[in-house]
Amino acid sequence: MISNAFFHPLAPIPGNKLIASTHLFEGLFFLSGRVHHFFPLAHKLYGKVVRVAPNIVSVADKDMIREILVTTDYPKSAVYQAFDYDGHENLFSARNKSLNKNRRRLVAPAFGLQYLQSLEPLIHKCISSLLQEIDGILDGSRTAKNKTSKALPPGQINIYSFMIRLSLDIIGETIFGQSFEMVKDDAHPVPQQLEKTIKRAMTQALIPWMKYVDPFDSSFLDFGAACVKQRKASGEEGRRADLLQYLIDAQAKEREDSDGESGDEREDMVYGKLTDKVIEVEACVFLIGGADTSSIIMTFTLMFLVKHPDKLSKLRSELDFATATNPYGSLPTYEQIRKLPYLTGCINESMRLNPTITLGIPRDVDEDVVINNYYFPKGTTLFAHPLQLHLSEEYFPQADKYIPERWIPDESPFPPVQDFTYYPFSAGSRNCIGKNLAMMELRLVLAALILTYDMELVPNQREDCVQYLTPSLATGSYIIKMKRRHGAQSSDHRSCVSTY
Ligand code: HEM
Repeated sequence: MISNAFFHPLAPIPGNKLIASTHLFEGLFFLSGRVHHFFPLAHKLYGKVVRVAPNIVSVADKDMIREILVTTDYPKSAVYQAFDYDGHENLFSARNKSLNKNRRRLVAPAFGLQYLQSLEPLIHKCISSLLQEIDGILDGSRTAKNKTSKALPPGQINIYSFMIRLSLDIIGETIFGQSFEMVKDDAHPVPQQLEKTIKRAMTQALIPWMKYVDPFDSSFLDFGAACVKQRKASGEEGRRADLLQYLIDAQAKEREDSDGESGDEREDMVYGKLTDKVIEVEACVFLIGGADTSSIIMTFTLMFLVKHPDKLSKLRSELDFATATNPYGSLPTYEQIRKLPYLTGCINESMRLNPTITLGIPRDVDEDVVINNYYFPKGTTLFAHPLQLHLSEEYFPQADKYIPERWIPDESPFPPVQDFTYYPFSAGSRNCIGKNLAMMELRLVLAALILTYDMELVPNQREDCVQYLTPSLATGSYIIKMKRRHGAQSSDHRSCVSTY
């Protein structure tokens, strides 16, 4: 410990010598689920570059973050190994840059705006089901399914529980071609397996020998495998416009062009071939990447809006205007709301104040380097910490305030937001591949809820988060008072503009 604290090549970097001399504190902070409190405190005390463990440095400097994530684009840290499935690197976990590049090249078109359009009816279907459930609870014809929701007074809805269940259903529909029916029943086993898988991976990322205590459990992957098998077996009749179909079609094309697999699984993976295993694993990775992230951002945005009724009412006016010609009771189409500036501003501002990346984004230094006069030997892990930029007065005046107008040049009281100060979806070659799908989901869900219900704050609720991979509300609950808007018809009569 003394050697780590005083004689290590990273010893000159500011930080608490005791904390920096061992992995113990970092491990404890992570396992407590409260590590997101530790990093801001460390930066407040020691500045923009802080050593937090023997070989780990947290970086909150704008130019250095750009260098780490975008310019040099350092490889993902070895901690991502914990997210390999069954020994397979995947889109999210790959440290091997060429594997990731090949894999992204194959799946990227599935996240392009054109293909995403075909997913809109599937998202609408899930939203309709959500509105039906909320209506049912509000009019007393349905009982709340989640246990924290059951004891609520009339007119109050646990919106966090609904957002978690809705985003699982949306991922189920858009990736696997089947909703988990979590909004309706809250009973499917896969979401629980998913939670277990993420917790196991996070523990093993910190304590690698835990893999011997809590070995790989394939139940989560078995679901993906069954979906692929079932879809292939159902042939032309089973075709659906979803991401699984996209991957299966891409595989068929690859095989047709006689550019298919060699038969050697490892070799096929390195060259980015779409084997069945790859399809199964990547579909499950999308579930990990897309469920908890979208649900917490939707919840945070609604939380900000009910706390700022003036902003909520401004957003509603924008949405009412954009959808004024819709048939009575129909859901907004993506085309109608995609470019609405205030809706985008409300979401951006929510992800600025409460992004999912509060743990930092870890990258490994693969050769000795000097960045901004700091020397980092090969093997250093740099945690890029964009949250510190998001909350900095230097880049975001009145940084602690929810001001969606700052994202609209004509309305902003501040200078334009600078490039490389805002990273809700990370940046560089490993940015979020699901960004377009996420933004589509966020816009469609928030617009539907705001157009359909009056919402009001229920004061004095706990809002603290625990964070393993992504943040979640510690109580599993956020309650909002909701009432059907005057004139908005019941969802039983609701029809979608697009058909499904
Ligand atoms: C609001 C919702 C979302 C947010 C805030 C978000 C944020 C992020 C961030 C910050 C990263 C970088 C993580 C890192 O480097 O450790 C990332 C990566 C990733 N995201 Fe998302 N994400 C969202 C939704 C989605 C969706 C809907 C999907 C897929 C269906 C998805 C799939 C992925 C994948 C596969 C990666 C890894 C990409 C790579 O390393 O090449 N995400 N996301």
